[in-house]
Amino acid sequence: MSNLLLTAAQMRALEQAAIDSGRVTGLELMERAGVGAVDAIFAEWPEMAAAPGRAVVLCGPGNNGGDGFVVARVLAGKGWDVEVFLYGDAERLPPDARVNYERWCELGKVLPLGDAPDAIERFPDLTIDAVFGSGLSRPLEASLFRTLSCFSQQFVVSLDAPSGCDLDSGRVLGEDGQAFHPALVIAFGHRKVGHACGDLERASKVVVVDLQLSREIAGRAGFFAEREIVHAVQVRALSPIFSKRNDGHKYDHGHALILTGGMGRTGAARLAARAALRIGAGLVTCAAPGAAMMECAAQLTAVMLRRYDNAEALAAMLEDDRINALCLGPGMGVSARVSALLDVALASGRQVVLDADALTVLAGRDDPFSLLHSKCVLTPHGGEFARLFPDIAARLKAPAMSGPAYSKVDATRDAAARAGCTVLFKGPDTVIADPNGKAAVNSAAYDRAAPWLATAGSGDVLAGIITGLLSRGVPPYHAASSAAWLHLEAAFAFGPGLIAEDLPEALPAVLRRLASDQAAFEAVTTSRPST
Ligand SMILES: NC(=O)C1=CN([C@@H]2O[C@H](COP(=O)(O)OP(=O)(O)OC[C@H]3O[C@@H](n4cnc5c(N)ncnc54)[C@H](OP(=O)(O)O)[C@@H]3O)[C@@H](O)[C@H]2O)[C@@H](O)CC1
Ligand SMILES: [K+]
Repeated sequence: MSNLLLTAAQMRALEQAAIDSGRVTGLELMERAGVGAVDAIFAEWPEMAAAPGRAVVLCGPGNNGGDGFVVARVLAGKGWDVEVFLYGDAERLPPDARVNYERWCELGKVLPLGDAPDAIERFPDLTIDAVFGSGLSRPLEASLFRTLSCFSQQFVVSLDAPSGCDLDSGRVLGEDGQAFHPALVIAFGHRKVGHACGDLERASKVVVVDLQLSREIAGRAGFFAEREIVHAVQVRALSPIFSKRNDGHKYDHGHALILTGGMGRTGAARLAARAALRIGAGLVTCAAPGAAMMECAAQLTAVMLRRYDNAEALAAMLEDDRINALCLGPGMGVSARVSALLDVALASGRQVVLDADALTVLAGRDDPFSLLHSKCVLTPHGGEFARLFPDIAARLKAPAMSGPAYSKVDATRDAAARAGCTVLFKGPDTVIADPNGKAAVNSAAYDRAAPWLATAGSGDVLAGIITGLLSRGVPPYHAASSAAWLHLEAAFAFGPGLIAEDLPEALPAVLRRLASDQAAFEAVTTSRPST
């Protein structure tokens, strides 16, 4: 499956290019969408394929409604008893939807959507939401939402979008955000950005129906500029950056320096250090204030330990140019001392991960971004993001009244451009962006939901993985996005009951699996006959 996440406009551009190629018509694409949707429903619930039942199809005034008419016809052809309702005026349907409306009218009736709640008394086995897809432009009318809410039963399927939800942002339009809550969303062509971020509790699963647009559009790979594209993060195979060369020396794999807080506050940095080591940094050193040295010494083995008491001591330590990545923030506290350390770290020009308290210190400055540079990575959660970028956060938080709505991807891109460095905005939908507009989402939703990852110290481990990858020479944006993916995979590898200490220890299993995927990939590509 492609890991592109498109906006509605990009999807329309792809569809239009396919149509302009002359190899497919809009009507054929609609047929592929409707037929593919029924296949996807039967794949999800095979018992429905075996025993036709009753279906209600709720159609809207645009092409999403057109897809609904196709689904109605295909289901009826398979022996289903189908009732169809339309929101709006059939005379004003766009041409392809109108054709499918008329095709359906040869098989059955179309009643006004306001009558749909009566159909519930006939106990439908399946409800199709084809009211709005990528063309949603404003909030749902209250009466429409009331009608749709009558259908909140188990087997509700939304075509392309849960109606009421904006596909560019995943946000529900309106003051009080009301949208459909389906069991299954069937995305047409590609996942959209809104399938991976925003209000992710809307649905329990998203599947993609391939509209086979690539068959129609030659050279589609370069269709969009890199900075316009959003990717779903996916580390597919063990890249050379995660494995170590046989002939390598430990310094070839970098030296990460993690600063700890004072006595009783060193755990967060130690977690980050352990993660940096597990992801393959050649050397990892925790630097601790004198009072915290004993505490750290009692806990650390493979991670080395050095003392620093102030910014001058850190500057002296950084005269060793083998130290190539720093992590500041976890457990450090918020103080003038930490602010001075931040200045030294940033002035050193090293790769720097700023997390937790370091972000709060930064946000307290008159000009938080003046010292940042392209080798920095900021890893804010929602609260830290709002302190650092209050206007951007306010825009994201304000109710979305029209589509396409401002998304978490837009917000993270704006933040990265302002900060001049990579920003990883945490959440169940973690977004990573660089100052040039590159963006990716690591979505912990649907089949990748890992609620047990929300545990104390989990963020410190993420900061450590990023620092470790930076020290290995992975560029900041890729380090941050790969780390987000690896962090979530480590949580899956361990499973429920996870505490933050388990995350670094779960990384080797993730790396082993990537290595075996790589071996399988190489076996396939080397055995494939050349054409
Ligand atoms: N293009 C293709 O080839 C293919 C497209 N496909 C399908 O098409 C879908 C996109 O179709 P679409 O662009 O017609 O948009 P859609 O979501 O049906 O609705 C637009 C209509 O709703 C109206 N409207 C909006 N918000 C409203 C509100 N709150 N309350 C009331 N009305 C509101 C809006 O009115 P307007 O904003 O113009 O006033 C307009 O009339 C896409 O998701 C996929 O399912 C597939 O078949 C594959 C091939
Ligand atoms: K829909």
